[in-house]
Amino acid sequence: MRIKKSFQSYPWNWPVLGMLPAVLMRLGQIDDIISVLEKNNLTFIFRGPWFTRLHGLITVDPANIHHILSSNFSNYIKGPKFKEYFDVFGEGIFNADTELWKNLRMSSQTVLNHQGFQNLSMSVTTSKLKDVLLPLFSRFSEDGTVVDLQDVFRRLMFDISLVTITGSDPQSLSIEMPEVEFAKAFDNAGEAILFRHIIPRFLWELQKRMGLGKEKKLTEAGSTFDRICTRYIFAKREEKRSTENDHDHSNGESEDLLTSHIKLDTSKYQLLNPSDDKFLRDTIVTFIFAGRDSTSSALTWFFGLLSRNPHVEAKIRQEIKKNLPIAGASQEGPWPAIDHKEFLNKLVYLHGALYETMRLYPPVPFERKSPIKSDVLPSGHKIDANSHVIIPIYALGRMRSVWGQDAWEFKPERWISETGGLRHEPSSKFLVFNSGPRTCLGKHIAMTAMKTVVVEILQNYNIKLVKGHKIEPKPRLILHMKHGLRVTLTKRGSA
Ligand code: HEM
Repeated sequence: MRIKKSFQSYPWNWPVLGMLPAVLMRLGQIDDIISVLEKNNLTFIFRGPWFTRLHGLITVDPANIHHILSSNFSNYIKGPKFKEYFDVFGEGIFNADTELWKNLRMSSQTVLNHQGFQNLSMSVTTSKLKDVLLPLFSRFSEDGTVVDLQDVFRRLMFDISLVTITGSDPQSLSIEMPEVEFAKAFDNAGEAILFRHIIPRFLWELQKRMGLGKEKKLTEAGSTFDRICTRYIFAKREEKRSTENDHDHSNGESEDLLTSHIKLDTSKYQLLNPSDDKFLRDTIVTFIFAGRDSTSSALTWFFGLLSRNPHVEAKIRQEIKKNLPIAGASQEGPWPAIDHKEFLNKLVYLHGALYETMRLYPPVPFERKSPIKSDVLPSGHKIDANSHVIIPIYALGRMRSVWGQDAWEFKPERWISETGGLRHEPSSKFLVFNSGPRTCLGKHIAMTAMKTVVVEILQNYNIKLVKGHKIEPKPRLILHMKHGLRVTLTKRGSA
């Protein structure tokens, strides 16, 4: 009864299609949408009033998803509307389509796969853990302080992202937990973009013109991005000039993303212009947006789920203990990079637990596309040109017809194959890192960072959820926890 009432009472005819993603993230609604999707063979069409010509389709059917994101990829773009909503990120890869996207994709792939970047990412993550997070935890555990792990992980990932992207450390994770202007600008931008999805377009456009409300904050965030990125870019160009005469410092051992972009080989990427500060500014903000909150969201949900599933935590600890390269090595660290990588590769159960976390709580909760030409999907549904396709990733992970009757249960074992390895699931079913040519470029970096963080924390601390603390999702562009994740810490061995 409840399902029917709340679902049908929703104004599906409201002529503001942009609001749909926000609806899809509202948990009361999403539960209803999940059951409607199950009843409608995983796909349904929605229509706006005739005068709006706005309509589209919601699907969690893996065959449709494969068609949209892979086999008929060139027909499904993000489209001009997406770019308008996310305009503060400029011409970065998230907003780009067609030829510009291809250039950005190829160059970003080269930079992220570069050994120098991977080394930097690994060394920054380990040193942030050893030098900042663990000492901080030690202090919190001694004082019995209640810690919001969501805040801690957001700060940790902001600092790691910024160092690997620009070479500068904002030190937002420290005992003072300072408010950092640059980080705050990302929060304000995210809030305003979400708001754009919720209120009618003419309203936010009016607010933007008049400099009011969230639009005012978004404009200010854009100016903060411009100002701070200009500083980083200037410093990096200076650094490059001063080292050019000595010898090549960037010998491949360790290189941040901004340096690599300043040095891009333009003969390979003709639409990109590394001498243009705007190109570099858009690259910096896009990559911070891509890496910071997605990874911290997954870590937060992971520890949230562990607090309710002590048997999973015990199994992860056991796996870590069994595979440690040298007994006690993690206490001493840092390990040689190769050993560390091999060690992490052996943590199959932990990998499964992280995947299982993101299946239930995908950091990016929905995907949307717009077809250039009309098309017929494998399910038989017709989709018009310039309409909208929405794929609620959060709902996809909970569909019983896709994942089985136990779809709502947290079961890392689901990811373990008969031979003890990681079970492969097609990305059209496990869409957490997207699928097809636009698959997330940071997947391996994120998985490595998350495993490293989890190992360090579980090796050294016991974490206890504060009594009565409620764990609930919060509808945002990234799936946060509404009330944070409030815990206390006890040093292992000292309890
Ligand atoms: C748990 C962590 C992460 C998750 C769940 C995640 C998820 C995703 C998803 C769903 C997309 C597609 C978004 C869209 O279609 O608009 C995406 C794209 C992307 N991600 Fe990630 N991401 C994560 C971490 C990272 C990190 C750490 C980086 C960078 C180091 C990164 C870089 C990118 C880039 C550059 C794209 C754009 C790809 C393209 O459009 O071709 N991601 N990611």
